[in-house]
Amino acid sequence: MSGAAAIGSRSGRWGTTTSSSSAATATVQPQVEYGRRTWALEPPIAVAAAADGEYSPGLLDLHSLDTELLTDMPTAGSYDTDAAFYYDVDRSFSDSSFANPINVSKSSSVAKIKVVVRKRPLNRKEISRKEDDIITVDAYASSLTVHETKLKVDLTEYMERHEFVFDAVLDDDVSNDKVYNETVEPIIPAIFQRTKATCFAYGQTGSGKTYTMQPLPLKASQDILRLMHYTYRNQGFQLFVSFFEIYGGKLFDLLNQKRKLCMREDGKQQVCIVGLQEYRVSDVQMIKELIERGNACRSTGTTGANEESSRSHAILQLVIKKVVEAKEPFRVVGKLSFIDLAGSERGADTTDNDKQTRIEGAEINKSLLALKECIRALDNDQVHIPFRGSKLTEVLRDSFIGNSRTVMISCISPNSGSCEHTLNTLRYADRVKSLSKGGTKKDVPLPPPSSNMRESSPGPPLLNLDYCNDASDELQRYGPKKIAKDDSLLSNVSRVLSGRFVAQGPSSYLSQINESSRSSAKGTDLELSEEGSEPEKPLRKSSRTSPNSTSSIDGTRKTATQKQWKSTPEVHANCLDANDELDALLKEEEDLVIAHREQVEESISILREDMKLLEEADQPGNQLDEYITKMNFIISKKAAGLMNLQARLARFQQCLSEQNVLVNQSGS
Ligand SMILES: Nc1ncnc2c1ncn2[C@@H]1O[C@H](COP(=O)(O)OP(=O)(O)OP(=O)(O)O)[C@@H](O)[C@H]1O
Repeated sequence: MSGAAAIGSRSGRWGTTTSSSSAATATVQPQVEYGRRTWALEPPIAVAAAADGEYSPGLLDLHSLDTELLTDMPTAGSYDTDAAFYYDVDRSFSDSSFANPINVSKSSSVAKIKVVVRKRPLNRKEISRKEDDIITVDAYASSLTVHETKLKVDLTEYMERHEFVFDAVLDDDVSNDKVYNETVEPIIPAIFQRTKATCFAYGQTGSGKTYTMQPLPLKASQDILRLMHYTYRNQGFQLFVSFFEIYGGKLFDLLNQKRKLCMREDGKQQVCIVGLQEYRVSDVQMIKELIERGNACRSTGTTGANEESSRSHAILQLVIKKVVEAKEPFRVVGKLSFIDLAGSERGADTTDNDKQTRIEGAEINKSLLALKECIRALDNDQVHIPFRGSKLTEVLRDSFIGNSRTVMISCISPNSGSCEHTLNTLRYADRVKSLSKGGTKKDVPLPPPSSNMRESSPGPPLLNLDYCNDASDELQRYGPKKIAKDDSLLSNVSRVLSGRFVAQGPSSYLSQINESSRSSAKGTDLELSEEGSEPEKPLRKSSRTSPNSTSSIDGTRKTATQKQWKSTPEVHANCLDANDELDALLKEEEDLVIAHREQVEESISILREDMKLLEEADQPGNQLDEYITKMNFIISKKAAGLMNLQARLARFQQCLSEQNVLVNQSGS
């Protein structure tokens, strides 16, 4: 949904406008009170549930999450061969789509991570603006090409082509049913086999995330209920639904008046969302109503609704549980989470002058980065999954451990005006895919272009870890210790300015500055070598700058943040508290602005010195060597000030690149 259209006016991310099948299940049924509202109950024939009309023990019940204790797995072999006969006579399962039973065995061959790209058609606005469709899809090859128009310095246009290959690429005429078949349907049977699956849509605002995600939960629950009814009949499975959002790092229950939730870990490090309400559901109509209710709640009380929506992640979970032994609570068998990620470009929008907006942007980017890190770890079968990188991944923790499946649907807009965002989205997806074993990364040069077509060059991936290394190098060059060094250089300079210049003569002033530079350089080198991140240099053996020379209050803080920002993204994601990171980022930004202001003031005062020196130079009898020395001194001071500022800027950019998945790439 683009622009400022109110969320309330649409059916929401998890809309209910899908198939006639939902409507077909809406029959006149007995009613029972669910909390504050009434739910229609399905005829008892639908599922084995006898106790509809209650809240589940929910996530407050730690045992309800304990999948490890659940050893008795259902067997797909119990498929009811008479099911086909029942379909048409069963009111709850009268949808014609039910006539195609799910292939249960197919699910075992489903890849752990599947990356699918969906292109939407040009919309009316784009057509009226005569925008080109710059994306060509080769569905058979599961590839697509982005034709990017660029300008040479002489303003002539040329085309750069970027080709990507994914697990599937869906063209703009592909239906939502096909999207479901390609993405979620294959993993449904696995949910009955202790699998935690996650499906999320990623892409810029207006690229079709809502349109794509809308039908999926309903279709999935329809298939789950069908499997419960036929394939796993009488095995005691129950389906539960919960729906919450993560906004600004906090959790809100969308099925309970947006009540604030908190996340806890139990003794087994299972994540529990305390207070989250889960509803036991037995027909698609109930799910539909719950989804509508959640969406309505999500839009309530928001201003600039679309922005709000874009800045929150909504998570709808379908959980299959069963009672293993009588009088025992339900235990989770499998889970399917649908995540509507906040619009990707919002995260990069850190130039907004509103601080809160920037915090949200940082949070979004952090979660996207953390999500990618978890997917990577997951696909590499790593023992340690860095789920603590963000609230989003923490919440999804149990989807990242054990038997899991992830489906990422990257939504892209076809118009030329969205080219940059589209490339960002594709690179993010490409990165996720290429991280997986046997990935199909292929943002590669195409054959030599004809006429004015230029061969594409692979741009930096959105989550280019090499970039982080570059940034780290940058930090080493202009890092905090160097700043501290420059501070000491400045203080030397000011000492010189405050009297010694006259008393000691030009050559000693110069040597002071040079000495100051040398000792500072040694200090920088030593500091870097201590952290093991810089190759050994001859200067390392030199005497170290006194700690006092860099131990200002500011310097201490900078040393701490240096460690923080120099962490690799994974370590960063693992070890640092989210709020601390944001605080540090904001503090870093404030420091940068202060330093910038000071630098401007300093420049003005240096300019005065420059002018005074020029005046002196015009005086008769002026000493040339004195003039040269003073001029050298002034230039050194200017350089020191600029280096100081540049170092701060480099560090801040490093912070941003770690917090922002896209910001540094989008400009490339
Ligand atoms: N594949 C498609 N076919 C036809 N129309 C589409 C398709 N994808 C998206 N649209 C239309 O494009 C518009 C924007 O889509 P949508 O609202 O799903 O974007 P979004 O990515 O969810 O945006 P936001 O992040 O702002 O919510 C809608 O009017 C939607 O109906």
